Amino acid sequence: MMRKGSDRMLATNEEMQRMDLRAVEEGHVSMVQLMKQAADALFEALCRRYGRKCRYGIFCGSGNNGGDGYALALRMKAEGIPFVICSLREPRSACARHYAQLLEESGEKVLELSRYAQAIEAADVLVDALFGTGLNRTLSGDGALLAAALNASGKPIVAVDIPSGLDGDGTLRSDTVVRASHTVTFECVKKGMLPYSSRIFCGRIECVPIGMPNEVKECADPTIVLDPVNVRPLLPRRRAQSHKGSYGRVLVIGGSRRMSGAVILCTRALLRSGAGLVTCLLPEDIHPIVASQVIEAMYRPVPSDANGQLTEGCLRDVTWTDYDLIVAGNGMGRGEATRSIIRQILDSEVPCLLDGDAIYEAGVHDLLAPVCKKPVLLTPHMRELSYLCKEPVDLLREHPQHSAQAFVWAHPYVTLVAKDDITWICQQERLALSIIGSDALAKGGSGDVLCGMIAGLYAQSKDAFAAACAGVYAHAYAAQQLAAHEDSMSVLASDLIEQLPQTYRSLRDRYCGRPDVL
Ligand SMILES: NC(=O)C1=CN([C@@H]2O[C@H](COP(=O)(O)OP(=O)(O)OC[C@H]3O[C@@H](n4cnc5c(N)ncnc54)[C@H](O)[C@@H]3O)[C@@H](O)[C@H]2O)[C@@H](O)CC1
Ligand SMILES: [K+]
Repeated sequence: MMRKGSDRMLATNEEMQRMDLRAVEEGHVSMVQLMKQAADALFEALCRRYGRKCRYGIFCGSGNNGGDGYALALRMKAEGIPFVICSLREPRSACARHYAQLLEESGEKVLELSRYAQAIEAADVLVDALFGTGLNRTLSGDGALLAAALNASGKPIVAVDIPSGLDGDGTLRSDTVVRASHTVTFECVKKGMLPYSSRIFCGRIECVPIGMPNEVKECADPTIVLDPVNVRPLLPRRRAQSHKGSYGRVLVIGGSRRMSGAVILCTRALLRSGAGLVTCLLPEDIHPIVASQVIEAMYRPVPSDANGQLTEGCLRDVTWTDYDLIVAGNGMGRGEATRSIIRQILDSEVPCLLDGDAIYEAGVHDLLAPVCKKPVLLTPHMRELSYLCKEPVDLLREHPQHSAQAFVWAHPYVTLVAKDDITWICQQERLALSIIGSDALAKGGSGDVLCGMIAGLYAQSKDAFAAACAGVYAHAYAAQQLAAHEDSMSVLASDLIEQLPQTYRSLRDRYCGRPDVL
């Protein structure tokens, strides 16, 4: 199956080159114009992230990646943004020569390689436009020397299209690779960036459209790369003629004396994500704490064991048909009672979402049968995925999508969300990827918020894949919105929940062809 059209996609070097060629040959756009569009998109991304006041150091190779650097310098000059530019060697490609010449005609001096140290010293942010998808051998000589000098500077590095030394297909691996803090990649995410051992060189990956005509966009990889445009239709619609029963009745089963916050975060995110009616079944000793924090939910406090955890018999009085979705695992604690509770939930006919300790028990004790009549959503991080797939975390992290896909083929009723700095959403025939994770999310509690968000969206749409994709994307989008205004280190899981009204609003209504933060 080929992916075509307007979505962001995963592409190989060859596919990118073919798109370029077709765009030009079929008369949609000239190569010079496409490079200008790429440089403009890069310019916008840099201004969003680093502003217009810092001094940029642009380092250009001889091919079209270098050409992007010269075209960027021209735009910066026109906008009055300070920069210094240095070339690895004379531009060789026609487009790179074109923009290098325009820059020279504008009176700008391009520093020769021998003055690279001066250029690095003079800049606040370094732009790596040395090699892109045309890299066809490992970095050596001057290229490797300059890459190492950029790395040694300790300054933020923005890689243009792909960090120099990485290969878009993931087959070549240079000894020296530019270690970027941020990679602005054009039109499609390059497949070679995704394995963990590669993306540590990319930093934050941002994929920007550069106006490649849809007619020529074609990739073999079926993965949907989530973006504001394809996520928007996945958000549930609210109807004028509706009531709380129209948007799903959800039962949250979780919490323990040690972890009362998890169930608070999950339940608040659930309500903020549109669920109509939410009931929490939780140990009675944490009931007052949780109820004081979430006044909109209903409660079923039940006796707990000596550790303040739920007991095996806690579901005795539950009438399953009262609910459209069961959410379980947040702050529940592990052990035999949890295992029995998860078994009972899986045996019921109600769709369920398992998170945290529920995934641990389901994975380690093989509670998920090959066949099941209802949808089950699982939201494991890499360690939890290793309990499900029985593979070591290090191995999984490199290509989690392969193991996640094998798991859903063996469990066709499962929608699996494999969480890391990039997150894969898998169903048997569908695969989506979110590349917009944020380090603001690397904090206890953010997974409980995600779980609540996906549950809230599912309660309304009853579409597990749509809910998982929209939830994952909106969660990271909220983090990015927060991190755009404050230090990402300080973002709390509960801040994400407060951000959700604005996040859903910008994803649903305000997006008019240009994202506000990405
Ligand atoms: N849609 C697209 O794909 C677009 C691509 N553009 C840019 O064009 C780039 C690809 O440009 P090119 O194909 O010219 O390739 P590059 O600019 O990546 O480099 C190619 C040049 O470097 C040489 N080279 C390759 N590996 C080397 C090594 N290890 N040591 C020394 N020299 C080496 C090649 O012989 C060639 O001369 C993309 O990454 C992107 O930045 C944009 O300008 C426009 C749109
Ligand atoms: K580069």
